[in-house]
Amino acid sequence: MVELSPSILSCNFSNLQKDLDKTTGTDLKMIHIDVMDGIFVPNISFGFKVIKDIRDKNDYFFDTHAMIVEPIKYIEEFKNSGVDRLTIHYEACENLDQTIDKIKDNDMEAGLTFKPATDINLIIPYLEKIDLVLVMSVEPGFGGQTFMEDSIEKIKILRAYIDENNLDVKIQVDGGIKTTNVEKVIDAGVDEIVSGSDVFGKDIKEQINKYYEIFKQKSL
Ligand SMILES: O=C(CO)[C@H](O)[C@H](O)COP(=O)(O)O
Ligand SMILES: [Fe+2]
Repeated sequence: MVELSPSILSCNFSNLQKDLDKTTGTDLKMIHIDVMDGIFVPNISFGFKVIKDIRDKNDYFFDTHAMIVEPIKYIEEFKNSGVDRLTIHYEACENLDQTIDKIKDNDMEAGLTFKPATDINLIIPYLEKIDLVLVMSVEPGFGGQTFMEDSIEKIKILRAYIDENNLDVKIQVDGGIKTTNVEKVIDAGVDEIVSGSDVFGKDIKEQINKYYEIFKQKSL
């Protein structure tokens, strides 16, 4: 079944744990943690201290999306903060193979993502060595943007390649997903859905339950 990874970027940071507490009693298994450095993307979110502090209070799988230049420099810190999977940007790494290897050496799952304008054919060769490929369906940097329709085709290409080659790689989509458009990305073949403003910007528990209702219907 498809899983939801709600982005805490849309939480109220003055009440972060209060927002996370509202997810209890749902089917949720992971949360999406967007780290931005103000250089790779034109926005700054939060860093290791925040991740560490919520790690102490939440058992969720920490699905972390690093929108930072040269994440290789910070891999140990992500690990020490309690990150379970580190997804890095193709465009942000001078040596991508080395960066992926270092994530795995630090006992985290490795995810790879790419900006909407990046040619998907540049990503395909790395599918053999990663655990997750993330299709960005908005320009990275901000929550609350509109879903880019051409992401559907990218998901379909990745789904076909992964299935044809029997690869053990999950497909995630991030940006502009709502309960009203989630079905089409599921139909295209995603395994995980990131949603920020449509979860933490609304009635949190109700929205998570709505997503899981849709996922269950789709898996019948
Ligand atoms: O990576 C991101 C932005 O760069 C966020 O994960 C994403 O935008 C989620 O927010 P929303 O669902 O509101 O689009
Ligand atoms: Fe993200």
